[in-house]
Amino acid sequence: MVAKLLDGKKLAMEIRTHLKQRVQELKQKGVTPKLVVILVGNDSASRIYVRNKHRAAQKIGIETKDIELPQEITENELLAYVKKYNEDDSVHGILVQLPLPAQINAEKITHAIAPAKDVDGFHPVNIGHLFMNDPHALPCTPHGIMQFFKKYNISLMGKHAVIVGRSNIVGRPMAAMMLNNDATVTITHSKTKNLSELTRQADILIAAIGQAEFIKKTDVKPGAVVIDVGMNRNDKGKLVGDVDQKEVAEVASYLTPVPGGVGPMTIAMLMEQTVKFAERGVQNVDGEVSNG
Ligand SMILES: Nc1nc(=O)c2c([nH]1)NC[C@@H]1CN(c3ccc(C(=O)N[C@@H](CCC(=O)O)C(=O)O)cc3)C=[N+]21
Repeated sequence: MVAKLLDGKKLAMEIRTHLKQRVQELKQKGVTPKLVVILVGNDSASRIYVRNKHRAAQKIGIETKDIELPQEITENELLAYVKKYNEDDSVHGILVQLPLPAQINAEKITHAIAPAKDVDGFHPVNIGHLFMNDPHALPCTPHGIMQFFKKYNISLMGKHAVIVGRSNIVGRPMAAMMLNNDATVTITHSKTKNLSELTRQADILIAAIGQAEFIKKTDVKPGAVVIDVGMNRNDKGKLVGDVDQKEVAEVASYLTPVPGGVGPMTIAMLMEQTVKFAERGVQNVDGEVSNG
């Protein structure tokens, strides 16, 4: 079998085209969706994400404001920025780029963002709603992965989904979303025994480990759908995933490439959520009942 590649770049572009329409409708009602991105320090990889986000937003008509803060900033100073944009009614979404410098408690910052403006879906209130199958805001990377299943008619019902990685950003919310869509979900992690035995049972395998080319051909059931969430730089500075793409393409039915797979979808979902939050604001102004 040769895997069909799930093209995230193309799907993200399709989604952006739809979003452009929704933004135009909002603008006719006098509302421009606005996203504030806060970046602390000089991490060069982080800067690339910020630039990509900015570019995507511009194409759709979303207004973005980038706040660049020094590496040495204190927790209270950063909290003051979050508070300022929580209270600014022209701002619909706030994103604080992770990771943060060691002197700042990232959890404290995440908790300070108003849940209604939490475009990352990282706030415990939003995570709680997601786990109770009543999502208000969805973490962008797993939400982007769900779009592949929808687009390619990959049903999750009764399927065994195995997730490698238990981070708050990917593994855990991914598990909740797949469970909400009737999959049988196994979460594995660094302490899991006989990992390969479990991954080989997966109808759908999510690799979110953070180690270059960790998942090999022998870890994958023939015909499985394999999602590669990895973003690792190899010795040559090239971007590689958590899946040995060359090998695994020989056994999987579907595979997301790196780059051009999950990454662009993450950004598309960030844009989608910003627009959704802006639309909620308009509903409230109109006095309609908001169910979203
Ligand atoms: N609060 C917060 N929210 C995040 O969503 C968040 C974060 N912090 N910190 C860092 C990670 C990482 N992340 C990426 C998003 C898109 C690409 C992306 O677009 N990648 C492209 C191009 C990559 C390249 O070539 O450099 C691709 O995979 O094709 C990558 C990485 C969001 N993150």
